[in-house]
Amino acid sequence: MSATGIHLDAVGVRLGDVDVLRDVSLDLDARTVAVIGENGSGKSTFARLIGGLIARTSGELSILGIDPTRRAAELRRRIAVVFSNPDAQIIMPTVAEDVAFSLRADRLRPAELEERVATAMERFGLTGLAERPSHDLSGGQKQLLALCGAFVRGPELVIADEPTAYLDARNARRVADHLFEDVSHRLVLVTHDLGLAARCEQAVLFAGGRMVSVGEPDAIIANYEARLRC
Ligand SMILES: Nc1ncnc2c1ncn2[C@@H]1O[C@H](COP(=O)(O)OP(=O)(O)OP(=O)(O)O)[C@@H](O)[C@H]1O
Repeated sequence: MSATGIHLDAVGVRLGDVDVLRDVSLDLDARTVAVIGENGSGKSTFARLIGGLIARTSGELSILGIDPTRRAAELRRRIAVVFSNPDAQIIMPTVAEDVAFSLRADRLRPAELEERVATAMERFGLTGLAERPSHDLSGGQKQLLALCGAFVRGPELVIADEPTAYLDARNARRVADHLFEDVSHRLVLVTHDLGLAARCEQAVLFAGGRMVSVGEPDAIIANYEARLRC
């Protein structure tokens, strides 16, 4: 298995008494990958699985050459996972403190920490909100804060589950451009926005907890749209 991509071999995930993912075999080696499918098809579960947040029940799995169940701490250092519910990811009382919290493991000098935080906040349009209580932000502002906290660490792989769900058109464009134009990271993007999916280099379609097709986004999107018409 390659040490750079995402590889699954006959992976299953059972949560409670439900087989949420079944027999998923996949090789995702493109820099940007879209994950699409109907509500309840297993996309978020797949995102949580490759983000090391839930364990597989069966099969083999490798993310950037790492088995998440064996080297979870290393995986957490190298990847960032961003969800559509930003509340779960906001921890510190103010915006600036929350962004800085993401860098706690790096033990930076105060001046460097301040600069990294300021640069990241500027990139996500949060500069004017630095001292605001994080939990008083709007849904969209919280989403930007969660993204900022994810990116400030410089992850090798970003797993983003509907990252533009709460954003207005301008911020959605800003975030999408950031996800696609910053080539320093790989991206796995779970999305119902087929326009965003089309911007990826590879796409994977889930249905009923199974991976049904993987390949060029245009072909995978056409397959999905044909299924939706049935
Ligand atoms: N903890 C759990 N226990 C039992 N079933 C679960 C659990 N988490 C998810 N499921 C079920 O697994 C299925 C897939 O859920 P998942 O959230 O992965 O879908 P999704 O494709 O991301 O959906 P959506 O587009 O609506 O966000 C759903 O039927 C869901 O009810």
